[in-house]
Amino acid sequence: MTVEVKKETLGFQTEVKHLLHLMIHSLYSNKEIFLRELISNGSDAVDKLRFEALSNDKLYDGDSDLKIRIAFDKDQRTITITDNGIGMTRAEVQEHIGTIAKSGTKQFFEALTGEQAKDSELIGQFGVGFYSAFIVADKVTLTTRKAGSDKSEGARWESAGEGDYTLETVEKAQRGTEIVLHLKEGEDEFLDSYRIRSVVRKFSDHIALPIVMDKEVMPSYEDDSEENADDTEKSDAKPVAQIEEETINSASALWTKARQDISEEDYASFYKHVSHDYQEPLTHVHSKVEGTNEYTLLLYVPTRAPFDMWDREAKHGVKLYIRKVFITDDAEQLMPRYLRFIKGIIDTNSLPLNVSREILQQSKQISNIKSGAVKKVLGMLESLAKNDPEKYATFWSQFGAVIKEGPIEDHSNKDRVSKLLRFASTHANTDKQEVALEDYVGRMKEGQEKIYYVTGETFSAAKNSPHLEIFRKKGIEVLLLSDRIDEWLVSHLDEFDGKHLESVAKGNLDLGSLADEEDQKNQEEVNKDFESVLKQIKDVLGDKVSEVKLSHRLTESPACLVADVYGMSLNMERIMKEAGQMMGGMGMGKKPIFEINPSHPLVARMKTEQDDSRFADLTHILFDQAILSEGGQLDDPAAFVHKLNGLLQGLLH
Ligand SMILES: Nc1ncnc2c1ncn2[C@@H]1O[C@H](COP(=O)(O)OP(=O)(O)OP(=O)(O)O)[C@@H](O)[C@H]1O
Repeated sequence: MTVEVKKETLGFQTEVKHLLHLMIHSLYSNKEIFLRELISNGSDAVDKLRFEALSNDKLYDGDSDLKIRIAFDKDQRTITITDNGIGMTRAEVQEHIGTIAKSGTKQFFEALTGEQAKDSELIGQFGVGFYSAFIVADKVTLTTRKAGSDKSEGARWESAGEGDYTLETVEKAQRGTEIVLHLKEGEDEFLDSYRIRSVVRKFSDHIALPIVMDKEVMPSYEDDSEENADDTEKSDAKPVAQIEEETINSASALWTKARQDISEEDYASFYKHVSHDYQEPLTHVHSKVEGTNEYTLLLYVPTRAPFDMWDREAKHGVKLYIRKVFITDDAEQLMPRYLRFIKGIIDTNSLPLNVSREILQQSKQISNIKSGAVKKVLGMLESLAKNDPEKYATFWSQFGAVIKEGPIEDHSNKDRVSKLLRFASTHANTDKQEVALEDYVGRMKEGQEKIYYVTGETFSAAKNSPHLEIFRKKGIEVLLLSDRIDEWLVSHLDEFDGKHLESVAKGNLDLGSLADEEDQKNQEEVNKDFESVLKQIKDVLGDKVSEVKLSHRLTESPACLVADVYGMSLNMERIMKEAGQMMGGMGMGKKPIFEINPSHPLVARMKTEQDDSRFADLTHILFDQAILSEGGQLDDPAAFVHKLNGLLQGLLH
């Protein structure tokens, strides 16, 4: 292997330049966070080393006293943050520091508005990481060496945070990473031991790793004078200050303390440390479980959804510790996907420290811990919903669409998750998702046996669906579903509290005892009346539809399309089609049923229409309208416009 010694100058990825610029300008009032970010990175690096060393303790190379050191130099105007963690190779430096390889980056840049206040919030949500050094520094020098590599294989990265950085191979005696911040003009407040200590305490007090600073201590006079009682020469000499290392944080793992000894601030600052989030958490659960499986968990719900929530590659937010030693943050099996936004730690005593990743994957204990942890999280969400509906609404607006994956993914907790769901409905008729299924059931009409819903591509498509007409007329509440996941959700959630969930746009509408007897009698007569019209319409539409029927659900619109009761809803077909899972047209599902409203004047007019071609035009127009009013797209919009205009022109004569 050739070691690249030459110093090279490399350009930042465009996104990095952009991020740096934004950060320097928008985080100015919060500049002390650079310390938290760099300490968090150092602590992660130490965690990684500790884990690797479990199977290869040579990596410690005689130094297992893991810590982060902070020092400052008033003359040079520098702050130095050093860790003896895992370190990086030259290639890793180039990969991690100089590019943003994070998931969610694209979404982040798309979300930026150019408005400072909003963007600074977004930056916080995205996570500022290493680059936050440039909030206070106009030059940053990072020197690092990977644990286990040779002294000659250190790498030095240096940049002024503008367009480029340099990278060279250097000698480095100790493994780990040293970051020197050359402070900008006017940032001298950080060249102060008291200031640094107070920031560290504020942000990083309860991380399990010691953060040390040097302290000057005066030698004690008494000891001196006794020992050197006869030595008159020495007793006159001025005492020389000695340097002692002092740990400036509590360095106790927060989760091991009793709940009553932990303040809300402590919880919040620990959250920011584990999650690398910038905002306060929404809520948390801290619990110690005893028994055959012993573990402690401290889990949080963030206030805002991360940018990578929909990214399959996204990092998992729950870190696994075994007896306070970090093992992995890649333990997919610790939280199900529908709770992937949960951040925090689970620390167990029930597994051996030298457990391998493969064993973890199959471990029964881990799956028991997971199911216990999921119950705790559900409990936390239940009590949030009960005790703080406003916060729960915030939670739902951020994570509701993910929670809706719950009943699909997690059968054993289906009932509990179902109670956490919130929907929009015709009750408030707004797009706010705030109706719990329990609320819906509580408002059900006498004689109502089912929970009705309609799905649509957008909220307004759902809200304005013609299928709702009879329900609005009778004052029956219908859930308005327009999130992508809703179609899958309702296909897995067929009942709640013993009540069947039923689409208002599928199959034969059965209103049960809600239907008026008189209506039913009338319908039979009307049916006879329209028999030949129905047949004629079917002839015109051919195999575009499976059947033409008189509608019981329309009161205002002339016609609508209804999916087969066992088939996919038309909205679902559209979603599948977009996702490329269907070959052309409505190929996969059954053809829809075309329902017409006999009390609509246009439909009534068809009964007397003598001109076959006008009848056909009218039929096609009603059919296309029905597609449009569902939010669908016409195969041949020009033909629709042409036919419609033909009829409209009739009005001119
Ligand atoms: N002190 C360090 N020791 C070893 N590796 C480090 C250190 N600091 C940063 N890194 C590496 O650089 C990467 C990028 O760091 P950065 O702080 O920008 O983002 P991050 O920590 O991954 O994400 P976040 O925004 O959540 O902090 C880290 O993931 C890590 O691999």
